[in-house]
Amino acid sequence: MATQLVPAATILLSGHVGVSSKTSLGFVRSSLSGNLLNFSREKISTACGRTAIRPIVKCSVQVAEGNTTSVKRPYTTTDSRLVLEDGSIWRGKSFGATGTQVAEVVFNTSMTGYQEILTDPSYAGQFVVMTVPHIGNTGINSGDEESQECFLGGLIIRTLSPTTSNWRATEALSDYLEKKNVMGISDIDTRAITRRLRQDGSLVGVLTTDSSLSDEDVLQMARNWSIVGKDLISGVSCKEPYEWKDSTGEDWEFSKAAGAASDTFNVVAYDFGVKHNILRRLASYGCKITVVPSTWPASEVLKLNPDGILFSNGPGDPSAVPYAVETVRDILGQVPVFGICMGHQLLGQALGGKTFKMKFGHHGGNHPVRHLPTGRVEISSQNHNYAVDPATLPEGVEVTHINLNDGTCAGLTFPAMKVMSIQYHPESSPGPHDADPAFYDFVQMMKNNKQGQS
Ligand SMILES: NC(=O)CC[C@H](N)C(=O)O
Repeated sequence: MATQLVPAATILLSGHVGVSSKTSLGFVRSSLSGNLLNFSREKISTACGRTAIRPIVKCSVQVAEGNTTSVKRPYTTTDSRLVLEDGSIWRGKSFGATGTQVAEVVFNTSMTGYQEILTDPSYAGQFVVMTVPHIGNTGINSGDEESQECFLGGLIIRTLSPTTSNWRATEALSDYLEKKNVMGISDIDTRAITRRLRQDGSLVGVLTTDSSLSDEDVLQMARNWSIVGKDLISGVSCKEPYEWKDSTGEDWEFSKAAGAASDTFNVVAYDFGVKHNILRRLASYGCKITVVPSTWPASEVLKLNPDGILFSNGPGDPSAVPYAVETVRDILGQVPVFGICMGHQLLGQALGGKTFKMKFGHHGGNHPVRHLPTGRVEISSQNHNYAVDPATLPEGVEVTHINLNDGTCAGLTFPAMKVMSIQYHPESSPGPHDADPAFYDFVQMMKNNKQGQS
């Protein structure tokens, strides 16, 4: 091992700690400890003349004996490209997997929860631009996964945290993405991309680390691809039915679930790309859950004599999966049903309505939704690019919720058919848990239905 001098300014930038009067000049001598980065604190003068305490980063780099540098020559500051279908090219640094990937680019405004986003199967076919500029600092832990895989196309971020600092973390984000074969690109002007997407709408892009591909080749690849009309559900759904038992932990005990759990309800959950916390919340509300693949026939599901059926969230264009709409239609009216996100869009179609593609969709953790019957406003987590057009719904179907940012339909009910659905995510906890009572409402619908039958 040898000691290496590392420019302090570089360390400070990558450590996301601002400018320190002491260490912005000169070099920091790294130790031989083998730890990548160590923090300490010091007094600094801020731009406005005040004094503040900021952490500073000291860097220790392992360098093998006789090998003075591990940096590849010629030096490059970028080794990955994102090419959008509008012809713009964004150069940055690769992390996670390498290769070439095409997907639709969407932006997510959540301040936290990158791991839940990475493992939400509804992002299949999409690159997620995180608008929060610093990603990776809390690492990865096994408790926050929303599914076992990362189905999204890739992750586009401003800055990748060089350190992982969380007591639950077992792994660094870049190692995890490499293992999951998901590409990431950092050092991208995510604000500029977000503004472009807000103005022009979602765009298809290609992410590549392959320097043998010309910009023109990559651009053509982006222009030849579309997410519209593709069945992405079949790529993420389970292959065989299974029982789900796990429930949420004590951090969710504030909710009505504890009281509702006195009865047991048999629920069949259609897996269109189901997020695990949906299943955990249902289990906490006293449901015994059987998860079935997206293609499981309605007749087989009804043979299980369920008290209720869940139609889960899922990726892609809801109008591209007529087989799933058919299944939902075969079930309508027979048992209480609850649709979440893709499930809501499938229910809307099964009831006779149509879905449409939104300009750039809703992806974030603070979308206000109004429950029209009560006027109650929920702060919700959302992830969708399509919506149900209420004007196309038949009489009897009521819009129960609207998104207050743009007035789009965020929930439906059709009491005669025992249907309820919401376009957003009651299982998420982006801070508030305002939408959790939706599970309670589903349980009440099953309870009332059971009592009506007896
Ligand atoms: N989260 C979801 O279920 C998303 C539904 C659908 N893929 C959409 O983008 O609208």
